[in-house]
Amino acid sequence: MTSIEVQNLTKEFGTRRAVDDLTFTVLPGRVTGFLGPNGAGKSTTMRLVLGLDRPTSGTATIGGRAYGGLGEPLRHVGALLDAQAAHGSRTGRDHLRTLAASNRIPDARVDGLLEETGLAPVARRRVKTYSLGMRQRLGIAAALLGDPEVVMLDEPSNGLDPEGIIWIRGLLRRLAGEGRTVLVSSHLMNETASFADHLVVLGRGRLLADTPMRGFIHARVQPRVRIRTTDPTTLKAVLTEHGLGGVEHEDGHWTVHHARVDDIGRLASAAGIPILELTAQEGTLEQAYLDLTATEAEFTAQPQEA
Ligand SMILES: Nc1ncnc2c1ncn2[C@@H]1O[C@H](COP(=O)(O)OP(=O)(O)OP(=O)(O)O)[C@@H](O)[C@H]1O
Repeated sequence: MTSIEVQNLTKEFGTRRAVDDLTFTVLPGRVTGFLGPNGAGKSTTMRLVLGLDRPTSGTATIGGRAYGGLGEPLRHVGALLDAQAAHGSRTGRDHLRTLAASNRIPDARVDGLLEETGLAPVARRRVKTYSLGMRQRLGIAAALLGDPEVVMLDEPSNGLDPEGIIWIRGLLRRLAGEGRTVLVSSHLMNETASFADHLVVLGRGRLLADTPMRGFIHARVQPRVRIRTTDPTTLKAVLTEHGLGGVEHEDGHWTVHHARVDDIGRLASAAGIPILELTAQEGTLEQAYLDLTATEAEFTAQPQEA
């Protein structure tokens, strides 16, 4: 199967280095989430992989070949970069048929994809009348037209309704399950956590992480325990006695940081503390991501003056 290989890739726009000596490989059979703050270089990297920009140095290849060297590229790589790219005066169906014709893809595939992406009812309307979500679906249909082994989508959930977001999650999982190489950029951490197996994270054009998603979260977010009791005084004393930091919240529940639920359960039981609620709190991708990028964000919010 086909990987995306990025090797010592650098792209400068004038004096600005958008991509800085980047090396990573996107492997088949899994969904790789492509993360990073605004301006980190994600879109530029995708454009370089697609041959839409020339690297200043280094290489970006697909299965060992430059995009420009792939015959009938839609059959190898499907990409959604800019949902506004379709010609507004064409109908959605004609847009796909034109793309199909130039890559010797049968028309029947167009109608199948219009169904699959939920666009069949609006297929004969002009693209300029489409909503953002409809354009997004059209871009995804175009990306899948050639049944490609490699799929790259820049912010695919953008503008999609809740049903569309669930649909794209299932689609990405299916594409990876079929052994395809799937690279998806997003700013939506909950979304990314719902479909990604692996993460590539950029900051200021550099590689910050290239790691399985679960490991990324576990390495950065300490486990916490949520607990509620009718006897907070004893709970506090027991936590203090064992050197554990507990934080009481307004609604009466406590968070115990750097703690495992089994340990807190045993301590509470031994001290005879009545428990109303006891839960392990999993770290989220958002917490892990913010931890990593806190020092990297190009545009961090400035503290407001009082
Ligand atoms: N054509 C261009 N000319 C000059 N600078 C550019 C050009 N394209 C991108 N840049 C700059 O390169 C840097 C990386 O931009 P890029 O769009 O790749 O980031 P990104 O990670 O996709 O950001 P976002 O999450 O906001 O989409 C930014 O500083 C951007 O201003």
